[in-house]
Amino acid sequence: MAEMNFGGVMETVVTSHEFSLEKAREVLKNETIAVIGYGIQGPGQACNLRDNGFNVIVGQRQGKTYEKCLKDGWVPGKTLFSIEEAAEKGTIICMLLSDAGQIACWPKIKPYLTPGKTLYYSHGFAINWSDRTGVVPPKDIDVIMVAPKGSGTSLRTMFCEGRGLNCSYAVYQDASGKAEEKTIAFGIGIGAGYLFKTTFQREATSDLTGERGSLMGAIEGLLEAQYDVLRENGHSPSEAFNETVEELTQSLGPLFGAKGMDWMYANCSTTAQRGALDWAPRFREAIKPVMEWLYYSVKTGNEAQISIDKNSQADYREKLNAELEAMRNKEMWQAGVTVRKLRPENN
Ligand SMILES: NC(=O)c1ccc[n+]([C@@H]2O[C@H](COP(=O)([O-])OP(=O)(O)OC[C@H]3O[C@@H](n4cnc5c(N)ncnc54)[C@H](O)[C@@H]3O)[C@@H](O)[C@H]2O)c1
Ligand SMILES: CC(C)(O)[C@@H](O)C(=O)O
Ligand SMILES: [Mg+2]
Ligand SMILES: [Mg+2]
Repeated sequence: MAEMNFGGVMETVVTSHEFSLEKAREVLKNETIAVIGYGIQGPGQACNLRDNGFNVIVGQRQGKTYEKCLKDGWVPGKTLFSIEEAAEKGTIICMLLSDAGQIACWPKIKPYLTPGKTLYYSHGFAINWSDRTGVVPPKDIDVIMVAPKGSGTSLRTMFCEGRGLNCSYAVYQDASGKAEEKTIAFGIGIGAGYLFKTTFQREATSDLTGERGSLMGAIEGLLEAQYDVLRENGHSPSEAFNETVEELTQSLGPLFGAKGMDWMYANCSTTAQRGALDWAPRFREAIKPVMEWLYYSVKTGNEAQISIDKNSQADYREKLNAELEAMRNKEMWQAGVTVRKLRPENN
């Protein structure tokens, strides 16, 4: 554990300097890690753990995703099983089904959660909203979480590039007395950048806020609003897209990602700095009430319930895909397809 100063607030975090991969392997050497579900997080975590030398099996129902398991080198009967078989063989049962799928599959998994086993999550959802999900684990098992702060796709690509994705971690039940050590070992095993401590409640509420807010929902809304205003005022798609998205992802985003917001500002004109400094508080003021509304909707369980209701429907995937297709087909994002083609590295 390392004590670090985060903008004046001291926090305890874990990196592979304090907790090496060798130690993680030692802690989990007798465990069979059963990754249940092979959507987005499943492949990232399962492949990273396998490459790091852990004993991993996958549980996935038949269908398109099962084919992906085969392509990734999981072997039927050896390292690839049905959900029930994997839950039976595993000692750490990793619930990496979709959050709605976890509710549907809970009756299948629960009988295999025998004393001494560990139930692992990458989200606080199932446990924090147990009144809505019906997930109440037996008392004599460990219940732990490592929640990657990014897509499972990035977890894998960053691992392959020798980098790491930050993760939060939490222990909900410690029946073995060793749950925290196991959790940290798991986080190091999946290739965390650094690990920070949370609770299932705080992870669930911050995660749903972040993805509906600045990470996905708010950013999409902001970008589309600006693009629309530029187009309504006679600017071409090229100009509107470059001024809204391309410059952000290709030039300015990487600058503030690398050295902070003030560094990005310092590398723009004084004209830009003056105007952006004036407009930032106006945006903050306009957006803060929506953020407060969002946080309230998350905290009260409203957002979780919407997700449960919608994503438990038989055709949830088709419906989500139809909405993504509508997004893809908007002029703005189609303009992006052409802009990306024109990047010198792509043509
Ligand atoms: N997607 C991410 O990058 C990400 C990031 C951090 C945390 N998480 C969390 O990780 C967990 C897994 O998320 P995901 O996005 O990888 O899931 P996902 O939506 O990609 O689904 C994962 C798997 O669930 C299976 N599934 C869904 N419903 C099922 C059902 N009724 N019966 C059997 N299988 C079913 C699908 O076939 C798929 O293999 C969730 O708790 C999520 O909140 C995800
Ligand atoms: C990748 C995200 C948005 O951080 C995750 O929370 C998810 O639900 O996919
Ligand atoms: Mg999430
Ligand atoms: Mg998230």
